[in-house]
Amino acid sequence: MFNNHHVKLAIAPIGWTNDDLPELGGEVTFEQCISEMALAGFSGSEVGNKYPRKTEILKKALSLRGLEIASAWFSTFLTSKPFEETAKAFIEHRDFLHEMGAKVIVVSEQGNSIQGKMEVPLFENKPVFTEEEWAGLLDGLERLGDLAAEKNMRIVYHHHMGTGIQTTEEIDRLMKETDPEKVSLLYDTGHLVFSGEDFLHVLNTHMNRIHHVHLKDVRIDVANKVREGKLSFLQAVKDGVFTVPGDGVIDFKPVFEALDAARYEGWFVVEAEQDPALANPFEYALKARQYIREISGV
Ligand SMILES: O=C1C[C@@H](O)[C@H](O)[C@@H](O)C1=O
Ligand SMILES: [Co+2]
Repeated sequence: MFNNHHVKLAIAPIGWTNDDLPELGGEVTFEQCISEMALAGFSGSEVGNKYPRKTEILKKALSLRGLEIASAWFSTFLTSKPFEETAKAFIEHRDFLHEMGAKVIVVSEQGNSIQGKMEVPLFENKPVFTEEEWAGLLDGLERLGDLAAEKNMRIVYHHHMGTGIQTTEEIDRLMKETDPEKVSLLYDTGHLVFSGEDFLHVLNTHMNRIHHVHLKDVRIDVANKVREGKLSFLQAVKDGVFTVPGDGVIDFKPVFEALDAARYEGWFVVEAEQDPALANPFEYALKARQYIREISGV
């Protein structure tokens, strides 16, 4: 698979040190994290909370290990704050990523999001945008897309549990009502399966909009427990709802086959936040690397 089209494999630092739950992996250093990524056979990374923000320092540390920056998360507040506030922070983030050589910027709307709220049950409380909020989101994303284009970059929208863009219907509307030239999609297997969506249907429906892929697997017994026990997103993560590809219920073979057939080009990012004290991040990185090689040749 993936002959003659350019794909690269990265891993996110979130399995070593978790930005949403900084106590997970608090003791793990930046150097340990990126050294283990390289040793496990990855060629890229996203940006975590321990990464130096000075581009020369970050570039040197990564290039010593043969790593590149694939992208980094950016929280938008287009439904809850004036556009200018999001735009100002976005431009700084865009310029940092551009300097690091990334081509895509991960964005996710956090207006009314419950993803960071430890005590708020996930399935009962996700926000549902009003028409006014939809209008602010759609317009704001296109304007961020224009700002990204100034640097020859794209925004890739991250659908996410506990936010206003989580379900198939919400993703469909977002894609239908934004300009494909300005707003692309990040496809995250783990969030779709946790939400109960048909992940292959979403992939095939929006294939031509997908310009970044997060490979996340799901422990379905934990997902069911979270739904039934009315737990929050952060409790789910602590309890191990996510794991690396090859360790959960998702069959990634059809995902790779469909992306290969569509001649997808860009990054695949293994992203499996779980407690590093329970799931050794280096061991799980190796496990993911081997599984992906076996089923896709990447
Ligand atoms: O891409 C992601 C970034 C994280 O901060 C987030 O919570 C995680 O679930 C994810 O998919
Ligand atoms: Co993700």
